[in-house]
Amino acid sequence: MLEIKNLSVRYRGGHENALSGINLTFEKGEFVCILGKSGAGKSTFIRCINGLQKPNQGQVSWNGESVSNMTEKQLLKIRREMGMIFQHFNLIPRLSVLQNVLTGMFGYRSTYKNLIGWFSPEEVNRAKQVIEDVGLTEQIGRRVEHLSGGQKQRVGIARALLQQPKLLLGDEPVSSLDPGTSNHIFTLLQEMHNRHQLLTVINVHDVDLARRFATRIIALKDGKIVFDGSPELFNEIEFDHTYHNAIKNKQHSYT
Ligand SMILES: Nc1ncnc2c1ncn2[C@@H]1O[C@H](COP(=O)(O)OP(=O)(O)OP(=O)(O)O)[C@@H](O)[C@H]1O
Repeated sequence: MLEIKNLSVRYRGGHENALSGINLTFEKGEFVCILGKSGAGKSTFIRCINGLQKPNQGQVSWNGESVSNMTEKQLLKIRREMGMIFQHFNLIPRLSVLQNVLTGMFGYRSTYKNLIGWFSPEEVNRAKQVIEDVGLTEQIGRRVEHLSGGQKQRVGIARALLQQPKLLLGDEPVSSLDPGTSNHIFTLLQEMHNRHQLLTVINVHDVDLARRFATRIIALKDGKIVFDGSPELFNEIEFDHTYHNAIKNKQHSYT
């Protein structure tokens, strides 16, 4: 359903490619964690999937449609199917939990309705349901600026779920959170992933989280794939190869 063919990105002024010749196919039901050192290309990869970044070469296809060649209008439509959660939550601090979650409906509504902030009772009820799903019913009327980091990320997840996405993307969604809270957020993501039968693709720095929750790990190094496989196979040798230069003469056939 998500196909990436020969994807390469070089930023203007960059001397190296941020991504080089990436070929991957993802299916519904996969919970994919992307690993790699800082600067390996993880964010660029996620941004290419939802069309925020145009590749220099190659393309991303979502259910047979080429995201990389879409106009802004087409992208707005296809992004309804792609929920996104962010490292710094991207919430509106002075608005309540409910109001922030309702912004997840914006891609489905007219600009006018969004401007006046009117939501139908059905939309509000659906928002209340996803807020309950992420365990925030008691906080529903609170301004998000008064919530903890973990609670804010739950709001981010609820907002993404309100879109009824088929693909859930995460760009370092737990990097600002402590280990215990990160674990809770990943448990929630896994629950939502299973309940809604999603394809989930998340960048993460914490290798242990990836090993515990992912059904598939992809490791990037210098914009290239250096590992693609099940978490059990991501052993110390793969770890060293991804994060250090300790392993020499290792043959890889992923690129
Ligand atoms: N807007 C930009 N303009 C120029 N170069 C960029 C831009 N964004 C990223 N890069 C470069 O592209 C490469 C990949 O960056 P990217 O942010 O995708 O890596 P990352 O693995 O997500 O890193 P991190 O874990 O630190 O977020 C890096 O060398 C980075 O400096």
